[in-house]
Amino acid sequence: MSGSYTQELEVAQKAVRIAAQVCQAVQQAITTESLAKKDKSPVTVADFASQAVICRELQAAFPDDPVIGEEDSAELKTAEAAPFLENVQKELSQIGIDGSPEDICGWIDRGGSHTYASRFWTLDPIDGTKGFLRGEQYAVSLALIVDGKIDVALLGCPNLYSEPNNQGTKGVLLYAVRGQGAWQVPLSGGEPQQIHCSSAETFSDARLCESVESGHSAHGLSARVADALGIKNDPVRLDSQAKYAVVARGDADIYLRLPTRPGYREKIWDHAGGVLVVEEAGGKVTDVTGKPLEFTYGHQLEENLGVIVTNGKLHEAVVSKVVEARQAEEAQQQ
Ligand SMILES: Nc1ncnc2c1ncn2[C@@H]1O[C@H](COP(=O)(O)OS(=O)(=O)O)[C@@H](OP(=O)(O)O)[C@H]1O
Ligand SMILES: [Mg+2]
Ligand SMILES: [Mg+2]
Ligand SMILES: [Mg+2]
Repeated sequence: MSGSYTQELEVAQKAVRIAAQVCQAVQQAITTESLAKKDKSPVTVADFASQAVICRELQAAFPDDPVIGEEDSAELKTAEAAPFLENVQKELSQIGIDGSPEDICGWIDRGGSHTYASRFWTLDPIDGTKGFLRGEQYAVSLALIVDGKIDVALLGCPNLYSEPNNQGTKGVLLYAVRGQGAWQVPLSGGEPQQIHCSSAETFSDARLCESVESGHSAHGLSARVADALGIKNDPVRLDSQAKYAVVARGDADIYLRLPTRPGYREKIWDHAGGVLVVEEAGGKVTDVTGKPLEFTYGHQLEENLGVIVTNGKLHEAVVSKVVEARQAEEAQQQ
C-alpha cells in the first residue's frame, strides 16, 4: 500500500540531517582513521556513527521495519577496534546521543538485515567512503521500499553545493516521495525547491558523470560509449550518489556505472536513494541491458548488471550504445 508517507519523510529527514552533521564533524577532524573491512574496503568512525544514528531514529518511530544497511558491528567488536568504538561513542555524545558500546553496536546492527521484506528501509550511512576520506563528495542515502518499489528516498550530500559550479549553499538534502516530485533543500534548513532533470535531447553538449574509482565503473568502456554517442565533453568524475543528485538537478545528463568484473552485484543501498530522486525529477534508471532495477532480492541487485541513469530523453540511445559496446568488447576478448 502506498500513501503520503508524511511521517516517514519527516523521521527520515531528521535522521539524515543528524547523520550528516556527525559525518561533517568527523571529516573536519584533522585525521580521519579508517578500518579495512573483509573485502579490503575502508570504513570510518563516521560510517558507524551515521548508521547508529539513523537506525536509532528509525527504531524509535518504526520499530517493526527492518533495515538493510551496509555496516555491521562485527569489525567494531574486536579488541583492536576498541579505541575506534570509543571514538564513535565520543562523536555521538557530541551531538547529545549517549550510549554504551553495547547500545551503539545494537543500533548499528538494527541495520544488519539482508533479507527482502514487504516493507523495509535500506541505508548507506556513507556512500563514497573513499570520497569522504579524500575530503570530496559523499552521501548519506536512505530509502523506504514497499512491495519492491522505492516509495521514499533521501540523499544527504554535505559537500555538494545547492547550485552547479560550487555556487549557492554548501550541503544539500535531496528527497522524493513516489508521485510527489523531487526536491532539494539546504541541509541547514530553508525552503525546499523542486528539481528537474535536464531537457537535453542531443548528445553534442551532453554531460556524462561516472565514479572516481576505476574499480567501481569501467572508464575505458564509458569513453568508447561517449565517443559513439558523439559526446564532446570529458566525463565528470565524482564519488557517491552525488552522481544521481547532479542528474536529478539537470547539472549532468547521464550517469554510467559499467561493470568492471563479471561476478559483482550492485548493492541496493548504493542506488535506492538516488533512483527515486532521479525518477521523480523526470529521469530514467535501468541496468546496462535496459532492465529496470529490481529491489526484491535482499541486499543485492541480483538480477541486474551495472546502472544507466539519464534525464529520460536520452535513455534509449544510451542503452543501445552501451549494449553495442559491451558486445564489441566481448567479441574482442574471444
Ligand atoms: N567492483 C565494484 N563495482 C561497483 N561498485 C563497487 C565495487 N566495489 C565496491 N563498490 C561500491 O562502490 C561504492 C562507491 O561508488 P562510487 O560511485 O562512489 O565510487 S567512487 O568513489 O566514485 O569511485 C561503494 O560504496 P561505499 O562502500 O558506501 O563507499 C561500494 O559499495
Ligand atoms: Mg563501504
Ligand atoms: Mg555505497
Ligand atoms: Mg557506504
